[in-house]
Amino acid sequence: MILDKIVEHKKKEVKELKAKRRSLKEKLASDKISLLAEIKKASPSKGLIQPNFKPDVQLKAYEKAGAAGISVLTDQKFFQGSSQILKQMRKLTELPILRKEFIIDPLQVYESFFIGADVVLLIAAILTDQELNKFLDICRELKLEAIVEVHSLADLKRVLKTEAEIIGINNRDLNDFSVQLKTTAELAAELEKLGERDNHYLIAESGIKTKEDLDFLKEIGVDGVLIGETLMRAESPAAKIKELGLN
Ligand SMILES: O=P(O)(O)OC[C@@H](O)[C@@H](O)c1c[nH]c2ccccc12
Repeated sequence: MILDKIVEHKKKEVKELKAKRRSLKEKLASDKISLLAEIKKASPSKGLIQPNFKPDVQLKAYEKAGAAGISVLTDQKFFQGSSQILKQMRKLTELPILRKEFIIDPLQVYESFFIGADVVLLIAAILTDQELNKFLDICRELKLEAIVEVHSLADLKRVLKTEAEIIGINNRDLNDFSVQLKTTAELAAELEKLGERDNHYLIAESGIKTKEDLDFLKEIGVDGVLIGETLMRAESPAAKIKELGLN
């Protein structure tokens, strides 16, 4: 396959990059809730979120406030993101970086690796079982970590048949953008019931805004939270992180 040939051709670069990969799993293994802080200018549900978008300033605030990792939107059409922003962030931080993108082609997994991501998002609902398995294989080969995103019990059951180690529960329904934190509670309970909680890391994603939300999620026992809009809108992201009790 052509992609294998490219990787072969870039062997030295691949080896160097692999050796430098930063681990999100290591952070998720800690006792406290890990914060994945997101850099995003706009979204399809909210339009422009931050007109005064300064990714480098945002990153430094996240870093200083103790974020465990950074999520960077690279999708241009809906989020006004770019690979360029991720590359820029890579130069500025040693925290693990999640590439937030609608990954539907193996090429995008390789691309994520070469632009400097440590973690990719694989959304179960837009991938077949075969694609999911294949993309997870590529991740393993490149020492990339993957957050496999679920929103329903059907998604979760499919994902549990794969080698996925980090499960992201998206509280947002990507069909109508409605957000319910209880999605995390329900699916975490299912995970427990199926006896699969202990061998997975769990991240709650989307719609997290207040200290009460965090208390709710703490009760459920998630390992991490992914927060975007609340931090992008905050006058001081660092103060907001503190307020949420995440530093
Ligand atoms: O801004 P919020 O509500 O805190 O959400 C962050 C993150 O969960 C969200 O950006 C997200 C989760 N899964 C996605 C998939 C594609 C694009 C975006 C996302």
